[in-house]
Amino acid sequence: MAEILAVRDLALGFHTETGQARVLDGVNLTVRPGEIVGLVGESGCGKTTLAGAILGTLPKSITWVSHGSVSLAGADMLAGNGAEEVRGRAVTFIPQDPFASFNPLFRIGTQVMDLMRWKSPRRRPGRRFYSLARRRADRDAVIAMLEAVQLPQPARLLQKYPHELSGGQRQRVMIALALLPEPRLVIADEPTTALDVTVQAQILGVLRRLAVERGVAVLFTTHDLGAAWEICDRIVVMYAGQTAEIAPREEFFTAPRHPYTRLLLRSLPEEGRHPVGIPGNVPSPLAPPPACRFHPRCPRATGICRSQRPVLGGASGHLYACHHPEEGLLDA
Ligand SMILES: Nc1ncnc2c1ncn2[C@@H]1O[C@H](COP(=O)(O)OP(=O)(O)OP(=O)(O)O)[C@@H](O)[C@H]1O
Repeated sequence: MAEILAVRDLALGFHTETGQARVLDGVNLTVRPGEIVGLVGESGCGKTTLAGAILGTLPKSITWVSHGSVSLAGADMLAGNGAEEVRGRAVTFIPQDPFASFNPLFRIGTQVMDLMRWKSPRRRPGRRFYSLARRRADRDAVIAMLEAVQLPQPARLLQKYPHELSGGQRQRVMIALALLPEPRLVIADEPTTALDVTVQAQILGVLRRLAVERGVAVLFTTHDLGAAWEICDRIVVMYAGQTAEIAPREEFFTAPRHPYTRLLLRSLPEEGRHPVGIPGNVPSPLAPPPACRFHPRCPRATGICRSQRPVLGGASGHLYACHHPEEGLLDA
């Protein structure tokens, strides 16, 4: 099926007081309808910046795009033509901390209906008037969606204030809010890290089921490879602003090819094995290493890794950018 999101060779950065931060350096990824793609990598690898580029929320005054494209539902999100229409309707966002997204002074219902006024799929472009008929239809859709995310007694829940909901309930409301505009793509930024493990698994399960049922694509950024295992179809690994590897879920966990992916997986705590940390740190985008940005930390690096950027290649949907890819099963 044709992809709904395509990021091609995207390179961008920020003007800072201390120089040019070259944050994304040739990022590639695609997401198809109904597919859940995980975006993983250590802190500082550029996941949030990439999400901002797709959502069109990077600070315009300091952002520069060197090359590449972001195409979402046919709109060029970098050029701005059609991007406004797409933002908030064709693409929505589930934040890490749902509490910060609610105004504590208003009931959940007031805030949800306020969102529906502008983002409802029943809204006609240019119409400011919120008719009673549309309000009723939107409220019915809200109740049905709260039921779909398995929140009991949704009408009563709408009467509550944000502090009267548990963390898990608030995150379920956020999933409902993200799906109500009937988007094509949802970007979920570590949506369950603030929750305990059992609640996390239930909420990821709800997100996955609804996305698949409704054909909504999900780009899921996370540090938590366990969560990626729970819900993703494919996983994209980023390192220092470069796409290191793209693999179907099973292959990602059993036979990754990029040395960085292997080190990431070996750094996970696992029964019967000591986790091995990755030596060194993610480089500053103010002075990134040339060619393959991972080479200073890579156990397999040779001269070519320092002088020539590896291209993303491979077969059958398993791609990696490495001059010396690993062979065989992980820990075999
Ligand atoms: N507005 C900005 N100005 C300058 N540098 C920035 C700006 N935003 C991000 N960066 C830098 O870009 C790099 C990538 O940051 P980003 O937040 O995208 O990474 P991340 O992978 O999402 O990290 P985390 O997992 O911690 O959220 C970091 O080195 C960060 O300091």
